[in-house]
Amino acid sequence: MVLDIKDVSLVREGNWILKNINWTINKGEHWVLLGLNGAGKTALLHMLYAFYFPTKGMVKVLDRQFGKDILGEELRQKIGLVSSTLQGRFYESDSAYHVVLSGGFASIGLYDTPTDSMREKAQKLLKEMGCFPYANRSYRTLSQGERQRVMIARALMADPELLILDEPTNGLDFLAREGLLEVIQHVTASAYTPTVIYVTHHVEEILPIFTKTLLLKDGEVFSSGDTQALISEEVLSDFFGVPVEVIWHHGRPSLMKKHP
Ligand SMILES: Nc1ncnc2c1ncn2[C@@H]1O[C@H](COP(=O)(O)OP(=O)(O)OP(=O)(O)O)[C@@H](O)[C@H]1O
Repeated sequence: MVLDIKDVSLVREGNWILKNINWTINKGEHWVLLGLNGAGKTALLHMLYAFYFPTKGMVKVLDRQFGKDILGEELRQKIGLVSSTLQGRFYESDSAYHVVLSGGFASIGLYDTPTDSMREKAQKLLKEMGCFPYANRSYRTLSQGERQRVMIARALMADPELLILDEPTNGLDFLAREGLLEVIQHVTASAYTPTVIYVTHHVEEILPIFTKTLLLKDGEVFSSGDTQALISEEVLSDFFGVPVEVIWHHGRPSLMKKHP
């Protein structure tokens, strides 16, 4: 099992920001975590990444139970996290290639000498993610869409067992978003891909590979299960609290507010 969360609640500064969360992820499943602003997505991710400890309930990530097993760094090395909070930490002089290589050491910056096989792997990932043309450019000069591709390649360098993509299309225009989603669909479908959790506000970003969805609302699980069943007019109208129309096209949903 990749993730097993039972009756988990979290208090921060006197507020219950997660309430009675239950979530199980089995190997081979790819999940979307969908919620509006303030739903508690980041808080839940921080818990999976062992930054937060649950106030109540049981959290088991990659067979390590919080409170019982040693956590922190050891667990984080098995989780690839792609999040905008990481981006600002890279140095001006780091090339995209160096950023990817540093993922093999789980470091920000390259302090150790990469082996030949690490270099080969980094180049392969850069090619797969479509980053090869700008591999030697400074990371800081890349566009947001280019940076996100580099960050995913970096996360895959360490062969994570779980890959978390936290709102990876933030700040991207339509073409950059669709380009990134194409790459994510391609990479996620490959044999060596770990379990992926894709966190988003946008129903339109649910790719066919994400066959499971968890809807998070006001710190609680609104519903979870098969994407096809959950991403429906009935469920989402209830979830958003306004009548919506869902249109599926080539395995991807789009959402529109219904007008009376
Ligand atoms: N450390 C904290 N102390 C107090 N309240 C917090 C803390 N962290 C988060 N919250 C509150 O918990 C709620 C959930 O926040 P969280 O950032 O997890 O939501 P989110 O779903 O990630 O939202 P967004 O999509 O806008 O990033 C919010 O109301 C937020 O203000």
